[in-house]
Amino acid sequence: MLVNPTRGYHWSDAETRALLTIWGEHDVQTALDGNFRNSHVYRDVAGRLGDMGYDRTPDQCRVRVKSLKRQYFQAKKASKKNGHFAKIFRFYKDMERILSSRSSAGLDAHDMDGMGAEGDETLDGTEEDGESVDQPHESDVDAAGECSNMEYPVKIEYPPYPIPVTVGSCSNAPDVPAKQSEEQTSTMPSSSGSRRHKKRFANLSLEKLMEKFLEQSLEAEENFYRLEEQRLQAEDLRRETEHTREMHMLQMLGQMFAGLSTPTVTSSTAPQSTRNSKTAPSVTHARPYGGSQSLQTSQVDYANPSPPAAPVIERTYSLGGGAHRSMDILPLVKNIIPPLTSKKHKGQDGRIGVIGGCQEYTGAPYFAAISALKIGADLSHVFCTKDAATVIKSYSPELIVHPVLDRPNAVEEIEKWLPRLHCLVVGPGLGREDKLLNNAKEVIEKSKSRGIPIVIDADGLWLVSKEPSVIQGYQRAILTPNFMEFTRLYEAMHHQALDSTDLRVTVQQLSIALGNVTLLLKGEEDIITDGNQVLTCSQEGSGRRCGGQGDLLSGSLGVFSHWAFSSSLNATEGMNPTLVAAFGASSLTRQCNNQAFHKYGRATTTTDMIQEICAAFMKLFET
Ligand SMILES: NC(=O)C1=CN([C@@H]2O[C@H](COP(=O)(O)OP(=O)(O)OC[C@H]3O[C@@H](n4cnc5c(N)ncnc54)[C@H](O)[C@@H]3O)[C@@H](O)[C@H]2O)[C@@H](O)CC1
Ligand SMILES: Nc1ncnc2c1ncn2[C@@H]1O[C@H](COP(=O)(O)OP(=O)(O)OP(=O)(O)O)[C@@H](O)[C@H]1O
Repeated sequence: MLVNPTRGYHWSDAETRALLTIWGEHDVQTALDGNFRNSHVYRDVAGRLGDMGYDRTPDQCRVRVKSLKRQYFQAKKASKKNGHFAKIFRFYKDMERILSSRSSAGLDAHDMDGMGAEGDETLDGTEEDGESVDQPHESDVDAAGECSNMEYPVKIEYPPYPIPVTVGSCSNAPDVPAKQSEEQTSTMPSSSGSRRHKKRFANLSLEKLMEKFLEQSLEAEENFYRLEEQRLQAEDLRRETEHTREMHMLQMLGQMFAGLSTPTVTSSTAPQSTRNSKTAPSVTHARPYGGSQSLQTSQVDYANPSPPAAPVIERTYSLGGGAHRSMDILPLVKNIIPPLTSKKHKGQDGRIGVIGGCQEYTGAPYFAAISALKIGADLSHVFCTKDAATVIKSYSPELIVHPVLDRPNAVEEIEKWLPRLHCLVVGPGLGREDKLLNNAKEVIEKSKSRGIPIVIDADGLWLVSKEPSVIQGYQRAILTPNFMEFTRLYEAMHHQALDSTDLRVTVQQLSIALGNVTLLLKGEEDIITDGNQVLTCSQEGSGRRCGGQGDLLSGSLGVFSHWAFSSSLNATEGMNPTLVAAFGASSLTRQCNNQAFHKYGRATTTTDMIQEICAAFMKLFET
């Protein structure tokens, strides 16, 4: 169940306990120890928290753990003085258990020694150097006062002078009247002054003091998390801006190269201009690349398809033929493939959901979901109708099958799983019943609001051709039409018959009309575009076209998409992750087809191709 659908700065006790349970696990502690960079570990922690229904970013987890460690050490230090402070930090025992077993395991003996190895956050806040047990400085213990969440009023040895309180910072202290506090902030108390203040404190009841102290502690902690949240948001914005800037640079570079070589679009636009004189093509206008594209789609005249507004930066990659520029992009696909290490837990390399499977079609969702697993996803879910579920389960015990798609509360049922999914594949074997299409549509909307990458295939494309707005402008979507599906989509968007003279151009036009959604048109050569760049994949396949090959493609694309979106900009060398993912899935599917055909010839089926996934994957990406 989704306990915390919004990411607020406030952590509930239950959420904090869940975090501590995960963070305290041996594999997490081992992974944190000795790792200079730990962002991947906190990604994992956030993922596991997601599995428990709590939606938190890795950064939020890291900051929370850091704060808990600080509070723990403050409480521990104070308890040495009066023996009671352990009681005022609610999570003391949990922390004590984790940190003591950590030090007894010798994981961080050096950290326990002192502050020298303290793992402070770096300036950009995204990484923390090798995790340490953050023991606070002496002064922190007294002044920072982060021992929040006091449960019991206990006797506290206050310093002989009031501690200044700064609202909005992380520091806390027993409450004193504001004016008095101001006075004291500037000067250290003289001995006579301290006597006077002692007397004043003596007049206040201990409970009252404790109450005030608690209130201020909580307020300061909330302020701290509010500020931290703002910092993280600013950081996200900075990264996005940086990404857009890099994309613009690439676009400019592309234009420079296009100016040097013959633009591929020019030749293809000629027949179009004779067909429709109103839309005489021009390939000279620059078009910015990136997130703002979706805003521009409202200006697109779908009835009169305009030519691509930017010159096509075409990169043709073919392993089979003589062109070896494929070597340019295969490394990018290799870059996004996560390494298999013993530090990982189940789920990290991909939790994929397939929406599809009805009475008629049980094979398609099975092919998609099992392909996702065999490519390297850890968990593969199928959300199908009740009568399809038993059949699909009987094909494979490895799939997690939910018989919910035709329930009245189908959307609610599927939405519960969305926080745990890395990518959604919508359409294989979905059928065209209105009720099911409507449910799929609502699930797409929910997934979009969560930023989940979505692959749309088969009947999912039927839905898009009826209601393009369902996916328009969502640039984490990839549509994988075959020729028929492409024609339907094109005609729905442009309200005129498809001219297939130059498919590269028409695919690009459709992508632009859809708000730069990435398209992968399957065929003799697969054409992949996000409206800005066009890739073609002509990896050698075979002449065998049995049903289900497209499902292998969409299932594997689900996994590649997750990997591509979780990779750094460096890994994809600034290329749109959807393009890298689509190229990976396309080459793999064709390679499977080729290998299976060598063994079975005309008798090749999709099941034979799925058997080839392991060898094809190794051949393409692991050599
Ligand atoms: N074993 C299974 O359960 C399978 C189920 N499938 C499902 O079947 C449903 C309908 O899929 P369809 O693909 O039949 O969709 P459509 O009902 O839209 O049919 C498309 C038609 O176009 C034809 N076609 C394909 N490429 C063409 C080309 N280049 N030129 C001319 N004609 C072309 C095909 O022969 C097919 O008859 C989907 O839900 C799909 O997922 C398919 O995935 C195949 C396997
Ligand atoms: N003429 C061709 N030559 C080589 N490979 C092809 C050819 N046509 C399609 N393919 C490859 O076959 C795979 C599936 O494409 P296909 O057109 O069969 O999809 P589909 O019709 O949607 O499949 P499905 O039967 O699953 O619905 C793609 O990877 C594509 O690259």
